[in-house]
Amino acid sequence: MKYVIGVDLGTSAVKCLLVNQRGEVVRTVSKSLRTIREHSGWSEQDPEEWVRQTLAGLAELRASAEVKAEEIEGISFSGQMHGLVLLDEDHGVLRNAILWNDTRTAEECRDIEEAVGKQRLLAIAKNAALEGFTLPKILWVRKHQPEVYDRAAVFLLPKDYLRYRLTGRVEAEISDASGTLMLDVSRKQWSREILEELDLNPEICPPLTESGAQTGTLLPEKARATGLSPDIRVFAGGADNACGAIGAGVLREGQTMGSIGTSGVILSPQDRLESTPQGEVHGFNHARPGVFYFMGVTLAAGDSLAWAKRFLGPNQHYSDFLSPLEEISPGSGGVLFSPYLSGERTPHADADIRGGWIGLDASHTSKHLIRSVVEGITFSLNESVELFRRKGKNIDRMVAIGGGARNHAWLQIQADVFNTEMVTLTNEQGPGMGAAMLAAVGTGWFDSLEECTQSFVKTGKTFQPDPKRVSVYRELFGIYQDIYKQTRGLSRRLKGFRQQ
Ligand SMILES: Nc1ncnc2c1ncn2[C@@H]1O[C@H](COP(=O)(O)OP(=O)(O)O)[C@@H](O)[C@H]1O
Ligand SMILES: O=C(CO)[C@@H](O)[C@H](O)COP(=O)(O)O
Repeated sequence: MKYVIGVDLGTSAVKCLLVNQRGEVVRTVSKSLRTIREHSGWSEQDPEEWVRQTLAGLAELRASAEVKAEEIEGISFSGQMHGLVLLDEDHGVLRNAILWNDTRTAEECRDIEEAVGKQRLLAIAKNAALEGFTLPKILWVRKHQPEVYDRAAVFLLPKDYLRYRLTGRVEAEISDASGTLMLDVSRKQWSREILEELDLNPEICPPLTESGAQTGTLLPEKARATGLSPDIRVFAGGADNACGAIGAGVLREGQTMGSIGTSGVILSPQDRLESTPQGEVHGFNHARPGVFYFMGVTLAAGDSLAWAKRFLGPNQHYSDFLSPLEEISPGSGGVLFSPYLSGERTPHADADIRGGWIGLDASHTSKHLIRSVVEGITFSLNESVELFRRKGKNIDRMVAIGGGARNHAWLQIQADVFNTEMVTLTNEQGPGMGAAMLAAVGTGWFDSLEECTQSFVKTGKTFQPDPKRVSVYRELFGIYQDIYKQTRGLSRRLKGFRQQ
C-alpha cells in the first residue's frame, strides 16, 4: 500500500494525517499550539513551536503506523491563513508570528485604503483592507517596531514557513498568498501597484508557487528527525479554508462548505471573481487551479464555544458539555449570544465590537448559556449565508467540516438556522485531508482533484431543515442582527477599559 501525509497547521493544533490510496485515514496525530495574547486584540504564536510540534507529530505518526518510510510518497500542507512571519537575510525569524485573529491594525487598514484607494484595492486584491490580513501587519511592524522591520528580508505565511523549515525552500503558495492583500488575485502575481503605493520593497514577497506544485523533498536532518524518507515529495499545499473545501469535495461553483473550527467559515467556489461593492465577503484563489471562492468569516466561532467551556464545563468532553442542545428549546429561553470575542469580520468588519449575552433572567441556567453560545455562533455564520444568497447564490446544501461538525444536535441547529440541508463526511478530518489530497494528486495517484474527490470524499449523515424551527430561528435572527447595531456604540465606549 502507498500513503501520503497531510499536515494542517491550525490555530489550536497542528494535525498530521496518514492517508492510504483508498482515501482512508490510517493514523492521525495532533499536537497543541499556544497562542500568546499580550494585549486585548493581539494574537501571536511562536513559529519555532509550529516546527517543533510538527516534527514531533510526524515522528509519532511514523512510529505508530506500521508502514515503511518508502511507502509514504508525498506530503503537503494546509495552514491558518494571513499570519505574518518575518525573516531576516539568513531566514531567521525576527519576531513572533502575528495571526489572522489579531486586530491591532485598524489604523494601518485606513492607511492602505488611503494610499491605494478602496475601489482599486478591491479591483486588484479582491478584498477590503481588514485587520486580519497580512499587509496591514507588515505596516504595523514598520511603524511600531522599525528596528525589526529594518532587518526584514522576506515574509512568509504560516504553513509556507513550516514547509520552508522542512525543505529549505522559501516560496509562497498562491491560495494563501491571495489572503495577504498584496496579490493581484486574477493575475496570480504580487501586485507591484499595491507594493509601490505603500513604499514596500517587492523583494519582501517570496517567489510564488501553485498549490499542487512540488516544492522539493525533505531536508536530510528533518527526514532523520521524523523517520520519513528524504525522498518523500513535498507539495506546496493550500490555505486551510481552500484545503478544507478540497477535503469536503467543494471544488465547483454551486457548492458550499460550512466550517466551524476556531474561526467559522462559509465558503463557495466561483468561476470568476468580481469583488462585492464594498468587499463584504472575501474573494480568494482556490487551491484548485483556475477557480476562486467567496468566503464569509466569523472570527470567534469554535473559539467562543471553547471560551465558554473554560468556565461552564472545563473538565467535560464536548459531547457532555453540549448536552443542553438536546434539552433546551430553540431560542435558549430568550437568551441571545453575540460571538464578537475577537471583534468581527463578516458582515461587520469591526475590530472594536465585543460580544455578550442579552436577555438573561434569574431562571436561566448554564444550560441556557451553552445553547445560546451555539445558536449565536450559528446566527453569526448565517449572516454570511444571507450575504451569499443576496449575491444570487443558491444555498440548499452545505458540507459541514471542523469541530462544529462533530455534534449532531449542532448540525441540526445549522440546518434550521441556515435553512439548508447539512451534509457530513464519514472521514471528516478538516483541512489536513485536502492537503493529503493535493499530495495524492501530486504524486500521480490521480489525474485531477475531481478524480481524487470521487474516490476520497465520502458523505455521511444529512440533516434537513425543519420548517417550524426555521421560522422560529428566522424571527430570532432578526433580533440577533439588531444586537450589532445596538451595542456598537457601547463597545466603543468600553474600549478604553479593556486590558491594554
Ligand atoms: N465534539 C465536538 N462537538 C462540537 N464542537 C466541537 C467538538 N470538538 C471541538 N469542537 C469545537 O471545534 C473547535 C476546534 O475546531 P477544529 O476544526 O478542530 O480546530 P482548528 O480551528 O484549530 O483547526 C473547538 O474550539 C470547539 O469549539
Ligand atoms: O482568517 C481566517 C480565514 O480568513 C481563518 O479561517 C484562519 O484561516 C484560521 O483558521 P482555523 O484555525 O479556524 O482553522
